[in-house]
Amino acid sequence: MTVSFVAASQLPTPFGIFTLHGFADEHTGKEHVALSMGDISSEKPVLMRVHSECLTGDALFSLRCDCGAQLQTALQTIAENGRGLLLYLRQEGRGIGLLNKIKAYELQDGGADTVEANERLGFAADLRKYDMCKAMLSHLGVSQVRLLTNNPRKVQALEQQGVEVVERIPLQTGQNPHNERYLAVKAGKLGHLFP
Ligand SMILES: Nc1nc2c(ncn2[C@@H]2O[C@H](COP(=O)(O)OP(=O)(O)OP(=O)(O)O)[C@@H](O)[C@H]2O)c(=O)[nH]1
Ligand SMILES: [Zn+2]
Repeated sequence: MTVSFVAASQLPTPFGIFTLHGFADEHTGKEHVALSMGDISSEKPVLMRVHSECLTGDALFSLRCDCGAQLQTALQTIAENGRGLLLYLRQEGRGIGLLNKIKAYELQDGGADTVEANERLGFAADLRKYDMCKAMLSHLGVSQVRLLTNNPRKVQALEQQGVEVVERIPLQTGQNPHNERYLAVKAGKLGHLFP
């Protein structure tokens, strides 16, 4: 795993001005980014979101999932806190890629749930990896985090790499009539924690 820092710039957003850090993942050829606000390299644990790419939800306003709302709420929460970090990982469709995700959506339109659709296409339910996070966090000087997620597997994956997750903060937002089944499958089959 080789992930190298390439460049950083300011990124003004409706929530505040972040710093955008760009990383090249030489193993996969993917380009990941981190958005930081405030002094994240000081000792205090950093409020952090690890967000996996979802073009449809993050950029195209899709209501099939909760990704767009989670991205917005995470950036807003970090900005309100005045200090924090969002890692935006380019692993679209839980790692199967955009076109395969559209194939999975087609199967879901025919009745399959998100896990069944992946399996029918020959993929495991979730192919994501989080090993690039360690290199990104080392570059940014972050070793302890308060993680915004409902996914306990994300907590485990970070801890396995030596990132200390001192707290898991639920990130429940964006429920709507179109994603009821999607959220139910996350809770029922993928282990997400919804109170
Ligand atoms: N294969 C597949 N991927 C999906 C589908 N819907 C959303 N995704 C992808 O799922 C990823 C987001 O993962 P989620 O399972 O929603 O949430 P999470 O990141 O595990 O957990 P949280 O931190 O609680 O949000 C993004 O990469 C989306 O592109 C789907 O129906 N099929
Ligand atoms: Zn999504």
